[in-house]
Amino acid sequence: MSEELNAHVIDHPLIQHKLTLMRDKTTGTKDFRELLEEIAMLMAYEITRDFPLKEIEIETPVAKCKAKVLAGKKVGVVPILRAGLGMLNGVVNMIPAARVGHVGMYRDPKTLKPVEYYCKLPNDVAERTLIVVDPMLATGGSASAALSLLKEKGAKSLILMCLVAAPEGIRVINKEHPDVPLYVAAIDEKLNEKGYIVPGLGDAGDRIFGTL
Ligand SMILES: O=P(O)(O)OC[C@H]1O[C@H](OP(=O)(O)OP(=O)(O)O)[C@H](O)[C@@H]1O
Ligand SMILES: O=c1cc[nH]c(=O)[nH]1
Ligand SMILES: [Mg+2]
Repeated sequence: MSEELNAHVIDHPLIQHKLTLMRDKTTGTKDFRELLEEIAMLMAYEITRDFPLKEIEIETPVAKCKAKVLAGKKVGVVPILRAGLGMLNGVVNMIPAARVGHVGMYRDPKTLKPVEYYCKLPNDVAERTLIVVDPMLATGGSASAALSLLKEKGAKSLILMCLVAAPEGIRVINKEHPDVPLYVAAIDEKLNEKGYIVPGLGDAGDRIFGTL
């Protein structure tokens, strides 16, 4: 029996095309960064598709009318440092009023366990829907630890948005955070012995910031 991975795959052709360019090892830092921002914008457009609306009354230059505006919770965006920063502007371009929190997490290269080193959040996280962004979901350790930290700080409504995920990482999020909807642009094959996603795109942080 095939196992069910609970993730929304946003397979819009524009996203898939841009992701292929990002995967290519000959793509340099400038293009990699721009592509990630563009994809994040397109993904934000898709994940907000079901956000609730309400009707208000306005007056256009021509007539009074009822028109729709967003009705749900206010939004916060939380990039997981460093690589999550590469998705921040794309989301904020779509949701300009969003507050931004930062969670610093790096993965110990030997143990592959996440190490937290920074956390600064808006003071009203409990009243917001937080979109947590990180391009890579590998073992799932970093994203799971970030979600746990945000819950400890009072967050009640969370969405996780990643670019590329390994099945291992999706399983961890499904198990440890079944309440958190997960959106990805692609589910790759597996992790290699160093915990890198295969085929993946390499180290996202290093490719965004040119620290290879
Ligand atoms: O699912 P995991 O196995 O935890 O791996 C994924 C994490 O690894 C990368 O961060 P990295 O540790 O390279 O830090 P960086 O963003 O500073 O480069 C990536 O951006 C994720 O945060
Ligand atoms: O493939 C991977 C795995 C973890 N972090 C990355 O940046 N890439
Ligand atoms: Mg990295």
